[in-house]
Amino acid sequence: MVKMKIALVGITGYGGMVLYQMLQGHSHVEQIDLYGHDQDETLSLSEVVPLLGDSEHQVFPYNSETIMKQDDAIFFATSAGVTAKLAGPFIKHHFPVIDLSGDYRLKQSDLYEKWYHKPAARQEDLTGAHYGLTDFNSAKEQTYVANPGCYATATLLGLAPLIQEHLVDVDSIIVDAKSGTSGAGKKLSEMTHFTQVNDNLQLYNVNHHKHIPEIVQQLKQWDRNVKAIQFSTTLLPITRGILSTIYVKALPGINAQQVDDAFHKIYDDDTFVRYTGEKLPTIKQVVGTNYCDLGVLYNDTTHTIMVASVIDNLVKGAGGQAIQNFNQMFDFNDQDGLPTAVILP
Ligand SMILES: NC(=O)C1=CN([C@@H]2O[C@H](COP(=O)(O)OP(=O)(O)OC[C@H]3O[C@@H](n4cnc5c(N)ncnc54)[C@H](OP(=O)(O)O)[C@@H]3O)[C@@H](O)[C@H]2O)C=CC1
Ligand SMILES: CC(=O)N[C@@H](CCC(=O)OP(=O)(O)O)C(=O)O
Repeated sequence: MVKMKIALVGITGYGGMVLYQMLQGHSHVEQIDLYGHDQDETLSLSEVVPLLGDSEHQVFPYNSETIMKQDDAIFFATSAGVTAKLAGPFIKHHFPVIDLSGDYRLKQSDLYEKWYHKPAARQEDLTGAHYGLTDFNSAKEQTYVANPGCYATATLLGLAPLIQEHLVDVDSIIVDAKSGTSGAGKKLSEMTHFTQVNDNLQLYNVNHHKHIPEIVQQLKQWDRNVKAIQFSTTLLPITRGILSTIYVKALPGINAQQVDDAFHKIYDDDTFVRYTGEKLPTIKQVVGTNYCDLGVLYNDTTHTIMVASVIDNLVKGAGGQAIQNFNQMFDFNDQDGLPTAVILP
Protein backbone atom coordinates (compact mmCIF):
# COMPACT_ATOMS: atom_id res chain seq x y z
CA MET A 1 0.00 0.00 0.00
CA VAL A 2 1.26 3.49 -0.90
CA LYS A 3 2.34 5.30 2.26
CA MET A 4 2.95 9.05 2.19
CA LYS A 5 4.70 11.68 4.28
CA ILE A 6 2.59 14.81 4.41
CA ALA A 7 3.66 18.36 5.26
CA LEU A 8 1.08 20.63 6.89
CA VAL A 9 1.45 24.38 7.38
CA GLY A 10 -1.15 26.12 9.55
CA ILE A 11 -1.67 23.66 12.40
CA THR A 12 -2.50 26.48 14.83
CA GLY A 13 -5.48 27.54 12.70
CA TYR A 14 -9.00 26.12 12.83
CA GLY A 15 -8.73 24.69 9.33
CA GLY A 16 -5.29 23.24 9.97
CA MET A 17 -6.11 21.51 13.24
CA VAL A 18 -9.26 19.88 11.85
CA LEU A 19 -7.36 18.83 8.71
CA TYR A 20 -4.59 17.36 10.90
CA GLN A 21 -7.09 15.25 12.85
CA MET A 22 -8.62 13.89 9.63
CA LEU A 23 -5.25 13.15 8.03
CA GLN A 24 -4.31 11.07 11.09
CA GLY A 25 -7.09 8.69 10.08
CA HIS A 26 -6.05 8.44 6.42
CA SER A 27 -4.83 4.92 5.51
CA HIS A 28 -2.16 6.20 3.08
CA VAL A 29 -0.67 8.82 5.45
CA GLU A 30 2.19 7.36 7.48
CA GLN A 31 3.65 10.64 8.76
CA ILE A 32 2.46 14.23 9.16
CA ASP A 33 5.26 16.83 9.38
CA LEU A 34 4.05 20.10 10.87
CA TYR A 35 5.73 23.42 10.04
CA GLY A 36 5.32 26.78 11.76
CA HIS A 37 6.17 30.12 10.28
CA ASP A 38 7.18 32.39 13.13
CA GLN A 39 9.56 30.06 14.92
CA ASP A 40 13.27 29.38 14.43
CA GLU A 41 13.36 26.25 16.58
CA THR A 42 11.44 22.97 16.78
CA LEU A 43 8.57 23.12 19.27
CA SER A 44 6.32 20.43 20.71
CA LEU A 45 2.81 20.37 19.26
CA SER A 46 1.28 20.36 22.74
CA GLU A 47 3.06 23.69 23.35
CA VAL A 48 1.87 25.19 20.03
CA VAL A 49 -1.66 23.81 20.06
CA PRO A 50 -2.55 22.75 23.64
CA LEU A 51 -5.97 21.61 22.43
CA LEU A 52 -4.27 18.82 20.47
CA GLY A 53 -2.13 17.92 23.50
CA ASP A 54 -0.02 15.59 21.38
CA SER A 55 3.31 15.78 23.21
CA GLU A 56 5.44 13.53 20.97
CA HIS A 57 4.49 15.42 17.82
CA GLN A 58 6.69 18.40 16.91
CA VAL A 59 6.32 21.59 14.87
CA PHE A 60 9.38 22.38 12.75
CA PRO A 61 10.51 25.76 11.43
CA TYR A 62 9.13 26.22 7.91
CA ASN A 63 11.62 25.39 5.13
CA SER A 64 10.49 24.59 1.58
CA GLU A 65 13.69 22.70 0.70
CA THR A 66 13.39 20.47 3.76
CA ILE A 67 9.74 19.82 2.91
CA MET A 68 10.46 18.86 -0.69
CA LYS A 69 13.27 16.54 0.45
CA GLN A 70 11.39 14.65 3.14
CA ASP A 71 7.69 14.90 2.29
CA ASP A 72 5.55 13.75 -0.63
CA ALA A 73 2.92 16.51 -0.65
CA ILE A 74 2.01 19.65 1.29
CA PHE A 75 -1.25 21.10 2.62
CA PHE A 76 -1.32 24.85 3.26
CA ALA A 77 -4.06 25.78 5.75
CA THR A 78 -2.77 29.34 5.93
CA SER A 79 -4.26 32.82 5.79
CA ALA A 80 -4.94 34.62 2.53
CA GLY A 81 -1.76 36.10 1.07
CA VAL A 82 0.60 33.41 2.38
CA THR A 83 0.83 30.89 -0.48
CA ALA A 84 1.02 33.72 -2.99
CA LYS A 85 4.43 34.35 -1.37
CA LEU A 86 5.47 30.82 -0.33
CA ALA A 87 4.22 28.43 -3.02
CA GLY A 88 6.70 29.41 -5.78
CA PRO A 89 9.36 26.73 -5.08
CA PHE A 90 6.74 23.98 -4.94
CA ILE A 91 5.18 25.11 -8.23
CA LYS A 92 8.62 25.32 -9.86
CA HIS A 93 9.35 21.71 -8.89
CA HIS A 94 5.80 20.45 -9.59
CA PHE A 95 5.63 19.39 -5.93
CA PRO A 96 2.03 18.44 -5.01
CA VAL A 97 0.23 21.24 -3.14
CA ILE A 98 -3.30 21.42 -1.72
CA ASP A 99 -3.95 25.04 -0.77
CA LEU A 100 -6.93 25.82 1.48
CA SER A 101 -6.55 29.57 1.00
CA GLY A 102 -8.03 31.66 -1.77
CA ASP A 103 -4.68 32.72 -3.25
CA TYR A 104 -4.88 30.51 -6.36
CA ARG A 105 -8.64 30.12 -6.89
CA LEU A 106 -9.21 33.13 -9.13
CA LYS A 107 -7.77 32.92 -12.65
CA GLN A 108 -7.06 36.64 -13.00
CA SER A 109 -4.53 38.41 -10.79
CA ASP A 110 -6.34 41.76 -10.99
CA LEU A 111 -9.55 40.12 -9.76
CA TYR A 112 -7.67 38.62 -6.77
CA GLU A 113 -6.19 42.01 -5.88
CA LYS A 114 -9.57 43.72 -6.21
CA TRP A 115 -11.38 41.28 -3.88
CA TYR A 116 -8.61 40.20 -1.49
CA HIS A 117 -6.80 43.57 -1.29
CA LYS A 118 -3.46 41.75 -1.37
CA PRO A 119 -0.72 41.21 -3.99
CA ALA A 120 -1.66 38.31 -6.26
CA ALA A 121 0.44 35.28 -7.12
CA ARG A 122 2.04 35.17 -10.59
CA GLN A 123 -0.53 35.15 -13.39
CA GLU A 124 0.97 32.02 -14.98
CA ASP A 125 0.66 30.17 -11.65
CA LEU A 126 -2.94 31.27 -11.26
CA THR A 127 -3.63 29.99 -14.77
CA GLY A 128 -1.98 26.66 -14.00
CA ALA A 129 -3.73 26.05 -10.66
CA HIS A 130 -6.65 23.61 -10.47
CA TYR A 131 -9.89 24.75 -8.78
CA GLY A 132 -10.65 21.75 -6.59
CA LEU A 133 -14.45 21.61 -6.46
CA THR A 134 -14.17 17.86 -6.11
CA ASP A 135 -17.72 16.87 -7.09
CA PHE A 136 -17.25 18.42 -10.55
CA ASN A 137 -13.54 19.08 -11.17
CA SER A 138 -11.29 16.03 -10.78
CA ALA A 139 -7.85 16.72 -9.27
CA LYS A 140 -6.37 13.58 -10.86
CA GLU A 141 -2.83 14.32 -12.10
CA GLN A 142 -2.99 17.90 -10.86
CA THR A 143 -0.05 19.29 -8.84
CA TYR A 144 -1.44 22.58 -7.55
CA VAL A 145 -4.96 22.39 -6.15
CA ALA A 146 -6.76 25.53 -4.97
CA ASN A 147 -9.31 24.26 -2.47
CA PRO A 148 -12.62 26.19 -2.72
CA GLY A 149 -13.92 28.54 -0.05
CA CYS A 150 -16.60 27.32 2.33
CA TYR A 151 -19.45 29.58 1.18
CA ALA A 152 -18.45 28.91 -2.42
CA THR A 153 -18.62 25.13 -1.86
CA ALA A 154 -22.08 25.17 -0.27
CA THR A 155 -23.43 27.60 -2.88
CA LEU A 156 -21.95 25.97 -5.99
CA LEU A 157 -23.14 22.50 -4.96
CA GLY A 158 -26.63 23.93 -4.44
CA LEU A 159 -26.69 25.68 -7.82
CA ALA A 160 -24.93 23.09 -10.01
CA PRO A 161 -27.95 21.07 -11.24
CA LEU A 162 -29.99 24.20 -12.02
CA ILE A 163 -27.18 25.87 -13.97
CA GLN A 164 -25.75 22.79 -15.68
CA GLU A 165 -29.22 21.69 -16.83
CA HIS A 166 -30.15 25.26 -17.88
CA LEU A 167 -33.39 25.31 -15.89
CA VAL A 168 -33.22 28.87 -14.53
CA ASP A 169 -32.88 32.57 -15.32
CA VAL A 170 -29.18 33.08 -14.59
CA ASP A 171 -29.75 36.79 -13.92
CA SER A 172 -31.98 35.99 -10.95
CA ILE A 173 -29.54 34.19 -8.60
CA ILE A 174 -29.89 35.35 -4.99
CA VAL A 175 -27.75 33.71 -2.27
CA ASP A 176 -28.30 34.20 1.45
CA ALA A 177 -25.34 32.40 3.06
CA LYS A 178 -24.93 32.03 6.85
CA SER A 179 -21.91 30.73 8.74
CA GLY A 180 -20.70 29.92 12.22
CA THR A 181 -17.84 31.94 13.67
CA SER A 182 -15.12 29.34 12.99
CA GLY A 183 -15.41 30.41 9.36
CA ALA A 184 -13.58 33.59 10.32
CA GLY A 185 -10.60 31.66 11.68
CA LYS A 186 -8.94 32.07 15.07
CA LYS A 187 -8.03 35.73 14.70
CA LEU A 188 -9.87 37.97 17.13
CA SER A 189 -12.23 40.60 15.77
CA GLU A 190 -15.03 42.77 17.09
CA MET A 191 -17.53 41.03 14.81
CA THR A 192 -16.69 37.58 16.22
CA HIS A 193 -16.37 38.74 19.86
CA PHE A 194 -18.69 36.56 21.98
CA THR A 195 -20.79 39.45 23.23
CA GLN A 196 -21.32 40.66 19.66
CA VAL A 197 -22.10 37.18 18.29
CA ASN A 198 -24.20 35.78 21.11
CA ASP A 199 -28.00 36.32 20.81
CA ASN A 200 -27.35 38.10 17.52
CA LEU A 201 -27.26 37.71 13.72
CA GLN A 202 -24.91 39.95 11.73
CA LEU A 203 -24.90 40.63 8.02
CA TYR A 204 -21.41 41.50 6.76
CA ASN A 205 -19.55 42.13 3.48
CA VAL A 206 -22.84 42.21 1.56
CA ASN A 207 -22.06 42.55 -2.18
CA HIS A 208 -18.33 42.70 -1.31
CA HIS A 209 -17.54 39.13 -0.30
CA LYS A 210 -14.43 37.58 -1.87
CA HIS A 211 -16.44 34.44 -2.69
CA ILE A 212 -18.53 36.32 -5.25
CA PRO A 213 -15.90 36.23 -8.05
CA GLU A 214 -15.01 32.63 -7.14
CA ILE A 215 -18.64 31.50 -7.43
CA VAL A 216 -19.27 33.45 -10.65
CA GLN A 217 -16.04 32.11 -12.18
CA GLN A 218 -17.16 28.51 -11.63
CA LEU A 219 -20.79 29.16 -12.68
CA LYS A 220 -19.50 30.60 -15.98
CA GLN A 221 -17.81 27.25 -16.62
CA TRP A 222 -21.30 25.71 -16.56
CA ASP A 223 -23.15 28.50 -18.38
CA ARG A 224 -21.31 31.36 -20.11
CA ASN A 225 -24.40 33.56 -19.71
CA VAL A 226 -23.88 33.91 -15.94
CA LYS A 227 -22.74 37.46 -15.23
CA ALA A 228 -23.36 38.16 -11.53
CA ILE A 229 -25.05 36.95 -8.35
CA GLN A 230 -26.67 38.72 -5.42
CA PHE A 231 -24.71 37.39 -2.44
CA SER A 232 -25.12 38.17 1.26
CA THR A 233 -23.32 36.63 4.22
CA THR A 234 -24.53 36.43 7.80
CA LEU A 235 -22.64 35.44 10.94
CA LEU A 236 -24.51 32.92 13.11
CA PRO A 237 -24.06 32.46 16.90
CA ILE A 238 -22.74 28.94 16.36
CA THR A 239 -19.19 27.58 15.98
CA ARG A 240 -19.36 25.32 12.94
CA GLY A 241 -21.68 25.04 9.96
CA ILE A 242 -22.98 26.87 6.93
CA LEU A 243 -26.51 27.15 5.54
CA SER A 244 -26.59 28.68 2.09
CA THR A 245 -30.16 29.49 1.03
CA ILE A 246 -30.37 30.07 -2.71
CA TYR A 247 -33.30 31.61 -4.64
CA VAL A 248 -33.55 31.54 -8.42
CA LYS A 249 -36.35 31.94 -10.98
CA ALA A 250 -37.27 28.92 -13.09
CA LEU A 251 -37.33 29.48 -16.84
CA PRO A 252 -40.83 29.50 -18.41
CA GLY A 253 -42.18 25.98 -18.75
CA ILE A 254 -39.84 24.42 -16.19
CA ASN A 255 -41.71 22.48 -13.49
CA ALA A 256 -40.93 20.93 -10.11
CA GLN A 257 -40.44 17.45 -11.58
CA GLN A 258 -37.74 18.67 -13.96
CA VAL A 259 -35.94 20.34 -11.05
CA ASP A 260 -36.18 17.17 -8.96
CA ASP A 261 -34.93 15.08 -11.90
CA ALA A 262 -31.90 17.38 -12.34
CA PHE A 263 -30.82 17.02 -8.71
CA HIS A 264 -31.20 13.25 -8.86
CA LYS A 265 -29.27 13.11 -12.14
CA ILE A 266 -26.35 15.10 -10.77
CA TYR A 267 -26.16 13.76 -7.22
CA ASP A 268 -27.63 10.27 -6.93
CA ASP A 269 -24.18 8.73 -7.42
CA ASP A 270 -22.28 11.36 -5.42
CA THR A 271 -20.63 10.03 -2.24
CA PHE A 272 -20.74 13.24 -0.20
CA VAL A 273 -23.62 15.28 -1.60
CA ARG A 274 -27.00 14.03 -0.32
CA TYR A 275 -30.09 15.38 -2.10
CA THR A 276 -33.11 15.11 0.22
CA GLY A 277 -35.86 16.45 -2.08
CA GLU A 278 -38.35 18.70 -0.29
CA LYS A 279 -36.99 17.65 3.11
CA LEU A 280 -35.02 20.72 4.11
CA PRO A 281 -31.68 20.06 5.87
CA THR A 282 -30.39 21.62 9.08
CA ILE A 283 -26.78 22.51 9.88
CA LYS A 284 -26.53 20.05 12.77
CA GLN A 285 -27.05 17.06 10.49
CA VAL A 286 -23.71 17.65 8.73
CA VAL A 287 -21.44 19.21 11.41
CA GLY A 288 -18.43 16.95 11.88
CA THR A 289 -18.96 15.22 8.53
CA ASN A 290 -17.83 15.74 4.93
CA TYR A 291 -21.41 15.75 3.66
CA CYS A 292 -23.26 18.51 1.84
CA ASP A 293 -27.01 18.05 2.24
CA LEU A 294 -29.39 19.71 -0.21
CA GLY A 295 -33.14 20.32 0.04
CA VAL A 296 -35.14 21.98 -2.77
CA LEU A 297 -38.59 23.61 -2.87
CA TYR A 298 -40.36 24.88 -6.00
CA ASN A 299 -42.94 27.66 -5.57
CA ASP A 300 -45.54 27.24 -8.30
CA THR A 301 -46.99 30.72 -7.67
CA THR A 302 -43.77 32.71 -7.98
CA HIS A 303 -41.90 30.16 -10.15
CA THR A 304 -39.04 30.49 -7.68
CA ILE A 305 -36.78 27.60 -6.75
CA MET A 306 -35.28 27.63 -3.25
CA VAL A 307 -32.27 25.44 -2.49
CA ALA A 308 -31.04 24.89 1.10
CA SER A 309 -27.43 23.72 1.20
CA VAL A 310 -25.67 22.79 4.46
CA ILE A 311 -22.05 21.87 5.15
CA ASP A 312 -19.52 21.91 7.96
CA ASN A 313 -17.32 24.85 6.95
CA LEU A 314 -14.22 23.18 8.42
CA VAL A 315 -14.82 19.78 6.78
CA LYS A 316 -16.56 19.83 3.39
CA GLY A 317 -15.90 23.58 3.34
CA ALA A 318 -12.17 23.19 3.98
CA GLY A 319 -10.06 20.21 5.14
CA GLY A 320 -12.53 17.52 4.09
CA GLN A 321 -12.70 18.74 0.48
CA ALA A 322 -8.90 19.17 0.65
CA ILE A 323 -8.58 15.47 1.49
CA GLN A 324 -11.01 14.63 -1.31
CA ASN A 325 -8.65 16.51 -3.64
CA PHE A 326 -5.70 14.62 -2.15
CA ASN A 327 -7.51 11.32 -2.77
CA GLN A 328 -8.19 12.30 -6.39
CA MET A 329 -4.60 13.47 -6.97
CA PHE A 330 -3.15 10.15 -5.80
CA ASP A 331 -6.01 7.89 -6.89
CA PHE A 332 -6.91 6.84 -3.32
CA ASN A 333 -10.38 5.71 -2.27
CA ASP A 334 -12.56 8.82 -2.30
CA GLN A 335 -13.78 8.24 1.26
CA ASP A 336 -10.34 7.65 2.81
CA GLY A 337 -9.65 9.93 5.78
CA LEU A 338 -13.10 11.55 5.66
CA PRO A 339 -15.48 11.71 8.62
CA THR A 340 -19.10 10.63 8.22
CA ALA A 341 -20.17 10.66 11.90
CA VAL A 342 -22.17 13.76 12.84
CA ILE A 343 -21.26 15.50 16.12
CA LEU A 344 -24.13 14.82 18.53
CA PRO A 345 -26.40 15.75 20.16
N1 LIG B 1 -12.31 28.65 8.62
C1 LIG B 1 -12.99 28.17 7.60
O1 LIG B 1 -14.17 27.76 7.74
C2 LIG B 1 -12.37 28.12 6.25
C3 LIG B 1 -11.13 28.67 6.01
N2 LIG B 1 -10.61 28.61 4.73
C4 LIG B 1 -9.30 29.17 4.46
O2 LIG B 1 -8.31 28.29 5.01
C5 LIG B 1 -7.21 29.05 5.48
C6 LIG B 1 -7.05 28.77 6.98
O3 LIG B 1 -8.24 29.21 7.58
P1 LIG B 1 -8.40 29.20 9.17
O4 LIG B 1 -7.78 27.97 9.70
O5 LIG B 1 -9.81 29.50 9.47
O6 LIG B 1 -7.50 30.44 9.56
P2 LIG B 1 -6.83 30.78 10.98
O7 LIG B 1 -6.72 32.26 11.02
O8 LIG B 1 -7.53 30.05 12.06
O9 LIG B 1 -5.34 30.15 10.83
C7 LIG B 1 -4.44 30.72 9.91
C8 LIG B 1 -3.18 29.85 9.90
O10 LIG B 1 -2.26 30.43 8.98
C9 LIG B 1 -1.01 30.58 9.65
N3 LIG B 1 -0.27 31.71 9.09
C10 LIG B 1 -0.60 33.01 9.15
N4 LIG B 1 0.35 33.74 8.52
C11 LIG B 1 1.28 32.87 8.07
C12 LIG B 1 2.48 32.99 7.32
N5 LIG B 1 2.92 34.20 6.95
N6 LIG B 1 3.19 31.89 7.03
C13 LIG B 1 2.74 30.66 7.40
N7 LIG B 1 1.58 30.47 8.10
C14 LIG B 1 0.88 31.57 8.42
C15 LIG B 1 -1.37 30.81 11.11
O11 LIG B 1 -0.24 30.54 11.89
P3 LIG B 1 0.00 31.41 13.25
O12 LIG B 1 -0.92 30.90 14.27
O13 LIG B 1 1.46 31.13 13.57
O14 LIG B 1 -0.25 32.84 12.88
C16 LIG B 1 -2.50 29.80 11.27
O15 LIG B 1 -1.97 28.54 11.50
C17 LIG B 1 -7.51 30.51 5.19
O16 LIG B 1 -6.94 30.89 3.96
C18 LIG B 1 -9.03 30.53 5.09
O17 LIG B 1 -9.44 31.59 4.30
C19 LIG B 1 -11.25 28.00 3.69
C20 LIG B 1 -12.47 27.42 3.91
C21 LIG B 1 -13.12 27.47 5.18
C1 LIG C 1 -17.66 33.71 9.09
C2 LIG C 1 -16.54 34.14 8.17
O1 LIG C 1 -15.87 35.11 8.41
N1 LIG C 1 -16.33 33.38 7.10
C3 LIG C 1 -15.25 33.68 6.18
C4 LIG C 1 -15.15 32.54 5.20
C5 LIG C 1 -13.73 32.35 4.83
C6 LIG C 1 -13.48 31.19 3.92
O2 LIG C 1 -14.27 30.42 3.50
O3 LIG C 1 -12.28 31.00 3.56
P1 LIG C 1 -11.55 31.61 2.29
O4 LIG C 1 -10.96 32.84 2.79
O5 LIG C 1 -10.57 30.50 2.00
O6 LIG C 1 -12.45 31.80 1.18
C7 LIG C 1 -15.47 34.98 5.41
O7 LIG C 1 -16.62 35.39 5.29
O8 LIG C 1 -14.47 35.52 4.92
